[in-house]
Amino acid sequence: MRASLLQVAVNEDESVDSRRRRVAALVRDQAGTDLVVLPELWTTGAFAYEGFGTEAEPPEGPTYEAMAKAASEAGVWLHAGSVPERDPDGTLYNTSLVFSPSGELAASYRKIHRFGFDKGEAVLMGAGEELVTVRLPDTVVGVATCYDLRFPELFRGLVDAGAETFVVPAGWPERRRAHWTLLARARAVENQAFVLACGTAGTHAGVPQAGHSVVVDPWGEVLAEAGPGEEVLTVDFDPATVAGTRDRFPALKDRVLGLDRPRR
Ligand SMILES: NC(=O)CCC(=O)C(=O)O
Repeated sequence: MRASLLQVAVNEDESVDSRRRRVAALVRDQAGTDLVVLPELWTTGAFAYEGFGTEAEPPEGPTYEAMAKAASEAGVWLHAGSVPERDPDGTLYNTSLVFSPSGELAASYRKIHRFGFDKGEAVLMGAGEELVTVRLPDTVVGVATCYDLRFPELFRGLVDAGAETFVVPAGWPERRRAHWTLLARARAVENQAFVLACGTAGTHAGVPQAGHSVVVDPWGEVLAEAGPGEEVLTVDFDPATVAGTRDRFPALKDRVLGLDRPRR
């Protein structure tokens, strides 16, 4: 299976419309890839909080339309990263969109763990409540977003829902890059799954982004890692190895704690 992580540069000198057109062209250039991934909040920037309200889109807004069209034209599965969504009652969400190669919306995920503590996303946006997986021809994808990466229980829930490959779009700052790579590897190892973590390049709201998109295999080995700038990180991997890994080293079956398991 071939995946391309589009590590898009998000800077304030480019308009949202211009970046949307540029990203759609990048997606179209990935024809022949099985899965294309974009970063978190790439239209506005994950730390450009003032853009959340002004650039928020209805469920089927301009980014939805542009990405659905690009996925269809390229004939690729597209995790289109996330956009600030304004739902009919006016609540904002950090919403990821996954499109099929025919341009149909296959899944959407509202980020559960909002980043910012007492400001930004944690204050301006509502929290998602549902775990989301989406079945691709070669794997079941579990969807998470950026700060979600710090919550292993979310990934265990996705494993229990059948996930074999985690796709994690992000706007992760350079100053915490060490955590980014460590957490991506940890989620891969503990869940014996692939992790496709797509970061952002550039600087927005004064926050330099880490870039360093990374693909990790179920043993925690980094298969590919981008640099700091805008880059397309393409990697071939075999999702079928997840089942074999879990059979050969059945640690997940040894779980005794958790909401749905009896305590010994
Ligand atoms: N956009 C985010 O969720 C940022 C997360 C982050 O900076 C961190 O967990 O550290």
